[in-house]
Amino acid sequence: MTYRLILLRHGTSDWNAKNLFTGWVDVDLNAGGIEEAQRGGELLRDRDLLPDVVHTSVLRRAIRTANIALEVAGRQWIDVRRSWRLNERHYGGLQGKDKKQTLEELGEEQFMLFRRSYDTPPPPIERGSEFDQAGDPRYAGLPPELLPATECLADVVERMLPYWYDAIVPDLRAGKTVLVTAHGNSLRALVKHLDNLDEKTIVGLNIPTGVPLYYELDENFRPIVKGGEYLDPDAAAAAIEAVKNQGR
Ligand SMILES: O=C(O)[C@H](O)COP(=O)(O)O
Repeated sequence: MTYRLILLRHGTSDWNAKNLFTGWVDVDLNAGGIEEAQRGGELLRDRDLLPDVVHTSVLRRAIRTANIALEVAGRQWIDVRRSWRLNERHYGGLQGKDKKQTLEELGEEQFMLFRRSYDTPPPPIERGSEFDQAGDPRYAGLPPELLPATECLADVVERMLPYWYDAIVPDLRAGKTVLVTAHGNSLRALVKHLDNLDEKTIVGLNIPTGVPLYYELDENFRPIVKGGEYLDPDAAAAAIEAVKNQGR
């Protein structure tokens, strides 16, 4: 028995286009992101990888990407589950800041430490400041100690994995084709787990916007092909370069 899992990072957002750190700020897709989501749906349809259930974060760029892709694939009727545990990494005090300007201010080493190191979080966001999520009704049910003020990737792995085991794996085990529509860093956390990547290797891994990544998993929910398969490898390579070059 093997299992079918598809990971899809949301299409480009307004703030990706403006080169701003986004994190938990609830920014919408831009026109390019809508097109990416449509293309993502076409790829699923054309490869006959039709999801039975979709898991998304609670952020609109992921929700809309899932809705658009599923509509194109004719699967808008499937079961939906959402969790804050699939949200983008909380970018702390960098949320809302310009990536290029931040690179200039901090220098390459510190900028990349905050952006890609496994265990160095950016400084925490000030509670009540413009891009803080305290008071956002979608997190009202969260115990306050779980609402992050900043996160490094290790923190994302820690808060994402319970959702993987408790919500996604049971759907896979039931034989469903599962679509997870989430974010650059929450998907990096999941890929780190799936491919069993060490803390150094994950630093160099970027997830492209809008290109479905298909994993066939074995009986232990581990990839049969490490790294999975991008359904459009050329588009994935181009989008990975674009992510790498943010801030430059
Ligand atoms: O939150 C953000 O700014 C992006 O979604 C991910 O950004 P990164 O590639 O700079 O980590």
